[in-house]
Amino acid sequence: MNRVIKVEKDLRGFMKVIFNRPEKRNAVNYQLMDELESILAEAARDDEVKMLVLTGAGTKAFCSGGDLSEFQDLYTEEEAFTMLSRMGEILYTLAVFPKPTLAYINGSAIGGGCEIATACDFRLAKSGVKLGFVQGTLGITTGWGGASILLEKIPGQKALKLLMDASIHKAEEAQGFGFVDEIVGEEGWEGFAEKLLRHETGVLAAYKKVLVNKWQASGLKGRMEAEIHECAKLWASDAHHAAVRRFLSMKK
Ligand SMILES: CC[C@H](C(=O)O)C(=O)SCCNC(=O)CCNC(=O)[C@H](O)C(C)(C)COP(=O)(O)OP(=O)(O)OC[C@H]1O[C@@H](n2cnc3c(N)ncnc32)[C@H](O)[C@@H]1OP(=O)(O)O
Repeated sequence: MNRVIKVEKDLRGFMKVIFNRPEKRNAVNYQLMDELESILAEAARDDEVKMLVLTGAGTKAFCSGGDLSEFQDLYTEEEAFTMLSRMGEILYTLAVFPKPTLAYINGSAIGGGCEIATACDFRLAKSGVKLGFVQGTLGITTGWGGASILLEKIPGQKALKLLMDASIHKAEEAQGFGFVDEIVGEEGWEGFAEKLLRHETGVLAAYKKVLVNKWQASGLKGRMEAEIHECAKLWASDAHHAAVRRFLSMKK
């Protein structure tokens, strides 16, 4: 089976993790979850990797969130929770990854795609790309724990606005919310990365540990699990199933 994530190790110390389903705007399916989980485990153990850079294949999308065609068959709260909690575990692993992580948002980051970007330590975006926690338009909420992480990273008022209005913003606007750290060109993220990569892994890892310790003390994982349960309840609603049907019928 073809892999859906490409991995590129660079001698400068970063590992690029490239979601490689451009024909589906790099949507997350079960295979991508499995591959991302094992990549994170291997990269954490690899002393040659000082930083992860997550990005999308192609020029159109970083990640368009959950694969609506693959997940449309999930109907009940229990069925939804099984998938949502699986990706929620992986999102937490990404958030607490023991070395710096950077999302280079090369294209649209929609729904769970924004949750994945949120779980990274830094978010650099190409000018004009579209970002949006659109889950509300589908009758659900963030399903992988991304709202709990977002509330750790930007002011609560800004986070609630992004989540509750569920609209799509350009990268420049998202920067105003504090969600995007820098607007960069094609490889502009490398300059940002190189400022960190010049330091020892031990320094970078020690600072990340300070942040992870804070999240462990404040029960971030438990808050993500509660968030996922809320999404699973909404997943079973008629409003959600109708919204997914509308999306999939538009594409026929
Ligand atoms: C599972 C829950 C999860 C969470 O919140 O935790 C979620 O993420 S819910 C899902 C949220 N995501 C969406 O609603 C995004 C839906 N997609 C779009 O809005 C657009 O496709 C966009 C903005 C990402 C890109 O628009 P663009 O015009 O560039 O492309 P197309 O819309 O023409 O799409 C091309 C092609 O990709 C397929 N596609 C795109 N997104 C998804 C997706 N999330 N799941 C499955 N398939 C997706 C789309 O159907 C087209 O396929 P084609 O066969 O060519 O018709």
